[in-house]
Amino acid sequence: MSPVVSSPPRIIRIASRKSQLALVQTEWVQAELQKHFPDRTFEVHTMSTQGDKILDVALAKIGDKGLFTKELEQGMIEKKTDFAVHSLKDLPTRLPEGLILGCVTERENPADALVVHKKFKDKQLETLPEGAVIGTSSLRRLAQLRHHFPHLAFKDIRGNLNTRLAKLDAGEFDALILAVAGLQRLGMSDRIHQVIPPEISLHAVGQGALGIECRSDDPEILSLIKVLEHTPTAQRCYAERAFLRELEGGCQVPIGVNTVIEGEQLTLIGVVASLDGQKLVKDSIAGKATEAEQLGTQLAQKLREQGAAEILAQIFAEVGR
Ligand SMILES: NCc1[nH]cc(CCC(=O)O)c1CC(=O)O
Repeated sequence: MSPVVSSPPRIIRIASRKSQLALVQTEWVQAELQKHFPDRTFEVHTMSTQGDKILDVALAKIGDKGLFTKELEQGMIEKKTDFAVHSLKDLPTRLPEGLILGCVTERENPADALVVHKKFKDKQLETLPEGAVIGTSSLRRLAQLRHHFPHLAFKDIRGNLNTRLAKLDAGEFDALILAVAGLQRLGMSDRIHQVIPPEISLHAVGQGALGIECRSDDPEILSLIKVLEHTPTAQRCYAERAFLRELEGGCQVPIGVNTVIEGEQLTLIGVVASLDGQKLVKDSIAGKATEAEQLGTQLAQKLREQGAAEILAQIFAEVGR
């Protein structure tokens, strides 16, 4: 008999927001980890974030980085929880000291979707009538859609997916723009009326992927969560996040992206748009997928030379950082 008495393995505490989408995502991560590590115990700890509490102010006006993540991060820093599951697009590109993005999971379709009121079930984005009211809280969607469809009317909408869909059905809006991924994860794919192609609107950085954030000095957690990493998604998202970071945009800036990996090559397309949809600076870059972050940074520099900095300065002067 060995004289060494080992302590039982620690219980792993997962931090999550309380929204239905957040819980579906977190419970997926919990179930996957449980399959890989059947002897470990994973507990979910839910909390509300500022973004869940302030529902009567436009996102662009609150505009604070980390609106949906700060409380979860504080819990990890205080060691009340071990890692947090986020929609990667809600996670700022710069993380607090001591925390890192430890894992990026396989992405769902990252595109946006048009969801319509039933009176427009025979219409597409291209055929909606003059003045049709489109609900979105995203400056990125607003700017790009205004560019292509200046005859449509755009109105801010807040609240979780179910709240938004209820407002649409009640007739407050004629259509909404929502992420395909969120609708799919909540089992509401039947509400996707049209998937918006990248030629019309580029998606948000990190859209459709989950990001798992943890303490940088916790190798045990880092190695546990790494089993869920999907390398091509991670490379694409690292390129996208480097692009956004270099442009110093938070989540509430009209910046869109698209990425493709073919063989060893990653192609990144990026756009910076003015809020009125008048100015649009768009370009692309391709290179080795293993050098994803450099590609993102380089594309940001390219766009800045083409006028992106002026567009962003104008927006920050209007709505604040
Ligand atoms: N900002 C809210 C948010 N954060 C993540 C998703 C959808 C899922 C995803 O993009 O991974 C949504 C809803 C939406 O944009 O329609």
